[in-house]
Amino acid sequence: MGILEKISEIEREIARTQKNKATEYHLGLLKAKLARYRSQLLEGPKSSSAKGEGFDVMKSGDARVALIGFPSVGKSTLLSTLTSTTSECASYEFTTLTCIPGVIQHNGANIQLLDLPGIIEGAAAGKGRGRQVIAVGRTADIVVMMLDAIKGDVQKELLTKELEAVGIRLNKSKPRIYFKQKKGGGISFNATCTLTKISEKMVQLILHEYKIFNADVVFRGDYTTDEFIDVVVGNRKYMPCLYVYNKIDQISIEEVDRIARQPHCVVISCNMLLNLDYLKDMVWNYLNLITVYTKKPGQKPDFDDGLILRSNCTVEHACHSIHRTLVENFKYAQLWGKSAKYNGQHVGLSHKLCHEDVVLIAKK
Ligand SMILES: Nc1nc2c(ncn2[C@@H]2O[C@H](COP(=O)(O)OP(=O)(O)OP(=O)(O)O)[C@@H](O)[C@H]2O)c(=O)[nH]1
Ligand SMILES: [K+]
Ligand SMILES: [Mg+2]
Repeated sequence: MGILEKISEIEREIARTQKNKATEYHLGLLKAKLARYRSQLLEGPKSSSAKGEGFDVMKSGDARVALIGFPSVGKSTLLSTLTSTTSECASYEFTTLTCIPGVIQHNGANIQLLDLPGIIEGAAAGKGRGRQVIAVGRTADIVVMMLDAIKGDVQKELLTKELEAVGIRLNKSKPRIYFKQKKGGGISFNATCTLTKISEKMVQLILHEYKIFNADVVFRGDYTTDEFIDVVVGNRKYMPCLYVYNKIDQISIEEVDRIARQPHCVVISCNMLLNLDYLKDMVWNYLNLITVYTKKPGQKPDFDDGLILRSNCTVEHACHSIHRTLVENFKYAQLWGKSAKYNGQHVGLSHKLCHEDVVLIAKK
């Protein structure tokens, strides 16, 4: 039996197994098996399908956004609208067959937007160009999952499942579970809080399924079996995702309102140019970007050409992005803006910067 068949057999068994106390361990074990086969499938021989022609696009700019969605939801229309690149748009499915990069200019940043072929159910298992699309998706800083507003929420659920199947976790953070394999000593298990979703026995069962008999495990939160499996398997990719519902010109205002209230959702219409500025702002926020302006002594800040940095970055990061040797000659920095206690505050390299701060770097 091939891995794909094994996977679908386990999926069927999970689907028909009732969820209750008696089946808890059986289900946990099935999930661990499923995760193991899936990672085997992904690690399998990197055939021609893993990397496709036209999918190796150079990273450029300050950040990268991947457009992922079913065929004909309007991905290419969005790229052609937000950037100066034209990607063919048409009413038939699979118009786009490769990866088409464009650049969104926003708040002084160059954000690379990748238009990709539509993906379909079964993409994770190799249907269509799914594997290539997902491989490119992994290289992005955020995913924009484009959805057809006319089709309701089904597309979102199906696509999330496809991405989950290849280890991509959307809008989730890495579970705070310490896990370290050892040479001997058995399995030591601890938790810093009460666990309601998993037991020590389940943890052991899962580890045995992975042939791990010696390890330290510490739960620092009330996590589920699936989350523990993620930690054991490793190589999960945790990515921010914006769900963008396009074609709202085709649905009622009540439906638009309902969708817009859901978390991480943005409603747009490419054809009617509705809400596209808000979309760009949301992309900027999800990318965690900030602009920091520089200033020379006795001069006005340079508001035309800001530094594009990540939130939580320090003065040291800012120095690096100005010049690679600047840190060696750094004496102190002077600050204006939100992160300064008072205007013109003197700070060191470890000071954390905020969006729209102005910084003057004094050299030795
Ligand atoms: N009503 C409406 N139609 C739209 C909108 N945006 C795009 N479309 C139409 O949707 C169809 C598909 O658009 P594309 O941009 O080719 O979609 P795609 O997601 O790139 O499709 P594939 O490359 O085939 O996966 C075209 O006929 C567009 O004109 C919109 O905001 N409203
Ligand atoms: K299309
Ligand atoms: Mg397209």
